[in-house]
Amino acid sequence: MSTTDKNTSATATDTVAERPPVFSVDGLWKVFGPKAARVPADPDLTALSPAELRSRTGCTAAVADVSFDVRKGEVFVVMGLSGSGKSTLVRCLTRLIEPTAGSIAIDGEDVRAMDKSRLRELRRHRAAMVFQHFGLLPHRTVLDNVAYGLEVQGMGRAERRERAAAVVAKVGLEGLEHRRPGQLSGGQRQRVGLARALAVDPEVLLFDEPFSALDPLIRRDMQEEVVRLHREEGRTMVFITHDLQEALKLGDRIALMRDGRVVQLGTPEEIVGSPADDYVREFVRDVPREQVLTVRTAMRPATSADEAGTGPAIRPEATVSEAIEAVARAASAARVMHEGRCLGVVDAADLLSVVAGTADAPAAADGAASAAAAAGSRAAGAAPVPQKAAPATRRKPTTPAEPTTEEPA
Ligand SMILES: Nc1ncnc2c1ncn2[C@@H]1O[C@H](COP(=O)(O)OP(=O)(O)OP(=O)(O)O)[C@@H](O)[C@H]1O
Repeated sequence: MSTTDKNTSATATDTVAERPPVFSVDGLWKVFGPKAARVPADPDLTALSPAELRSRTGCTAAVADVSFDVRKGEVFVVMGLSGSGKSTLVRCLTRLIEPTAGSIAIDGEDVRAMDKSRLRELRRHRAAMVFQHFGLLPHRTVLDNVAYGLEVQGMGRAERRERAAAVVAKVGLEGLEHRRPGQLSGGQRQRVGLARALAVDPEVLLFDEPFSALDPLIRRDMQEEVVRLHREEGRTMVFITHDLQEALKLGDRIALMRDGRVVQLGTPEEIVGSPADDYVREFVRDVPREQVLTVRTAMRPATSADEAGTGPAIRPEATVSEAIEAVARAASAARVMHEGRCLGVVDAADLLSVVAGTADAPAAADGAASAAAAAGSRAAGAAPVPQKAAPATRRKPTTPAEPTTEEPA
């Protein structure tokens, strides 16, 4: 199912929550330093702050008791400031870094029990990494760089070049196949890195801050490329970033890390609308709420049959910003419609209260999930996407709020 389909119906949204996990992470720790293994096992040590732990033991808990699932077809973003543990966490998924404690499964298979050859197969075929510093081979052409992973897999020359050419076209590099990396711009090189990962057709793409070295315009281009690829292919992606805007734009769900722990795990709407604590609140303070929160946050029951039967129709996934436009155009309240049914209405005052931050938080259930996630519990990591949380509002077409008779555009 494409992301567009995913966003157009609440039923489809529910299906995402019900999809099987690709990665399942439970109680994961990575501790650097002497006798690291004693740290996760000792409650006295796990209770210490990072600074206390360092001074008492000389150890750093880069990942501390983290649990979550990455579901099939979602873009799972790991966000946090520098040093919060993002790279360590994502490298643990394929054991590029050996975890200290906890469990990791891919499609139910225990990653920590894999032997060398199984691990190689995991990294080559199942979970391909796109690195920040492209890692391209300078003396090879674009085509041969992209074909490299297939070569390593043992695919014949003609077949791998054919496959590579198709992927090169997919990422918009047609015509540049015979250049070498030194003859490309930074953005083009990043596309080669992306194409190389895609060429092996992995189940999951892992992105380690791939765009942070790019200038803002090229960066936006690449973000749109990721959204497009995801929409077209529905491939599962884990994306590391320290950039909140990028996280909100790309993520179906975001795990926000601080000092090795996940302080909140939720949809962009949950993170912006119901921050789990003061740290998260501060983090999202400057986000334009109306561009992230959906009308579900603002809607209320219709007060009369008249109100339920007239006014422009908007989708439940429409952003508050889109609804403001519809309400302003029609000079009346708008109806939130799903499959011909009016779920509720929003008027100017309802919408303004969201912008002002005086509306209720998206949902109690979301808050509970967030709080549990903050506590690092398994239940939170595995919590289904609440119905209210429309993932990926960012990917909607921008004309959702045209007045219509029954069904929103
Ligand atoms: N090999 C190592 N030995 C000791 N400490 C390490 C090692 N690698 C990472 N750390 C520490 O673990 C913590 C998490 O680092 P990590 O690189 O995972 O953070 P990050 O969020 O990815 O940061 P950035 O955004 O700067 O890449 C940091 O305190 C870091 O200093």
